[in-house]
Amino acid sequence: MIKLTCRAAGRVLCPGLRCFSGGEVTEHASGWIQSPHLTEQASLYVHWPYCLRRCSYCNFNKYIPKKNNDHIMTKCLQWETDTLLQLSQVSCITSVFFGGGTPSLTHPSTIAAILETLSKRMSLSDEAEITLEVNPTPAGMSKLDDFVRAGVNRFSIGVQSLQDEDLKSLGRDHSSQEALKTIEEARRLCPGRVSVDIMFGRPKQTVESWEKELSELLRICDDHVSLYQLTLERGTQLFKQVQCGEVTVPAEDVTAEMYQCARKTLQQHGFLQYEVSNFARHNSVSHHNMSYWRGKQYIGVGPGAHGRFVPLGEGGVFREARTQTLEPDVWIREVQQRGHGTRRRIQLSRLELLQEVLVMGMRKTRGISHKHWELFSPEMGLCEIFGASMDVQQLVQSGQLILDDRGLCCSWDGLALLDSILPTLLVELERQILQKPHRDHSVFTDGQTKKTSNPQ
Ligand SMILES: C[S@@+](CC[C@H](N)C(=O)[O-])C[C@H]1O[C@@H](n2cnc3c(N)ncnc32)[C@H](O)[C@@H]1O
Ligand SMILES: C[S@@+](CC[C@H](N)C(=O)[O-])C[C@H]1O[C@@H](n2cnc3c(N)ncnc32)[C@H](O)[C@@H]1O
Ligand code: SF4
Repeated sequence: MIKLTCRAAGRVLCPGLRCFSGGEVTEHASGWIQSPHLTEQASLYVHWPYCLRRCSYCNFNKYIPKKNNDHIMTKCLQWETDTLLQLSQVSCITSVFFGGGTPSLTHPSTIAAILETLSKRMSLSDEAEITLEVNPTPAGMSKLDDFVRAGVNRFSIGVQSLQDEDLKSLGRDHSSQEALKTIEEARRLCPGRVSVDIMFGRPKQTVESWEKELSELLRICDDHVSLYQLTLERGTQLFKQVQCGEVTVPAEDVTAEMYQCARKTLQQHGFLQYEVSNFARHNSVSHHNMSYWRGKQYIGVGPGAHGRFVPLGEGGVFREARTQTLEPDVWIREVQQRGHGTRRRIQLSRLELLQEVLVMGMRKTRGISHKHWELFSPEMGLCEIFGASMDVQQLVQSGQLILDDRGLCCSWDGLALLDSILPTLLVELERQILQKPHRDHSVFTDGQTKKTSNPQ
């Protein structure tokens, strides 16, 4: 069963990450047929696992390299890309995202090589969004034009804060001035396609200082902003500092105010909020992240990457949740031995898939349209599932939820409370789906719906 670990205003991460990682998806599956038109396209995520140092708050899958592994890592990323693309039923990749870790540490030829592997195997349209995450250090900035030559057409810059003191205490290796320069250079190279990540709820931050910082950011940013509420992650240095009282973070009501004030300020500057943490103007939404929130297929390559796609063979109808081996050296060995480092494959049952579509879709301000839901659940519409529930009705009456002829979505106030709304929706979804078994259940035998523990 899904465990809700994402905070609404928080690190709404890219999908798959927190919400559905590890044992949080049940390891049983029941018969479910995937419509062919949902299987032919996918986005591609490529994970570069290395960083120069550890930021105090970060528990992403990243490692400080003991030696230079760039050459072998590049070869293995190419190899795994090729293997997983072949294993899928995909014929077209719609977007690529190079994340990490710090993918801007790579040589631009690594990016070019992976994109070339991809284009040899299948089509990648000229308009496909190709994002690279960039740490705004002078070294990162100096390579931006080479990254563009390698095929990148969107940059996501990890600014995190514009306060030098905060950057230092968070363990970042850049200054606010360097961040501003990197944004300027990225905008020159990819006008309209530069995003910035900034975190709020940081130690010592006040609503007033956050407002000032946001105005400064708005003066220099491009058309996309991701706002993440700082999450205290177990095992990080920041977590320990807060536990022992060495550092304090703002109280929950203060971070809630920061979130609301940022939403209003961004709106006043022409940004449309399109997801809990994401804001865009001039239609510059992130296509890659949108594909996650729309429950589309994605292929995850590299140590610790996640994917969701229907593999070829074995009936070829079940979407799988795949996780690649976390540790880079082990992952490299596995790729060298068998062409990929998939550590876990779990076939998603119909209920599990609908849970993902619900949780991801409700993060969007527009929520889930009837038409979209129908793609995944042709037999049971949103009204049939949620319309008669007293608990859902209560959320509608209190103004947090909207269920109308367009579909299901959160109101402005409801979006900030998404984490408390989702459990009600998930309980109702489970009740309804289990009450009305899918007619395709009978088509499959147990053998076709089992969890696969031996990755291939
Ligand atoms: C995993 S980082 C990778 C990008 C790049 N290495 C960087 O640091 O900018 C992606 C984003 O996750 C967000 N993030 C990482 N740890 C977080 C935390 N503990 N709470 C909230 N957001 C976090 C940051 O905003 C960061 O830009
Ligand atoms: C926090 S999001 C930031 C996106 C950014 N705000 C943007 O709009 O482009 C990116 C991070 O999520 C993680 N991520 C995204 N997709 C992933 C996947 N399929 N598997 C593993 N990690 C993923 C990576 O750590 C990546 O650095
Ligand atoms: S926040 Fe980014 S740079 Fe810092 S340790 Fe995490 S992945 Fe590396």
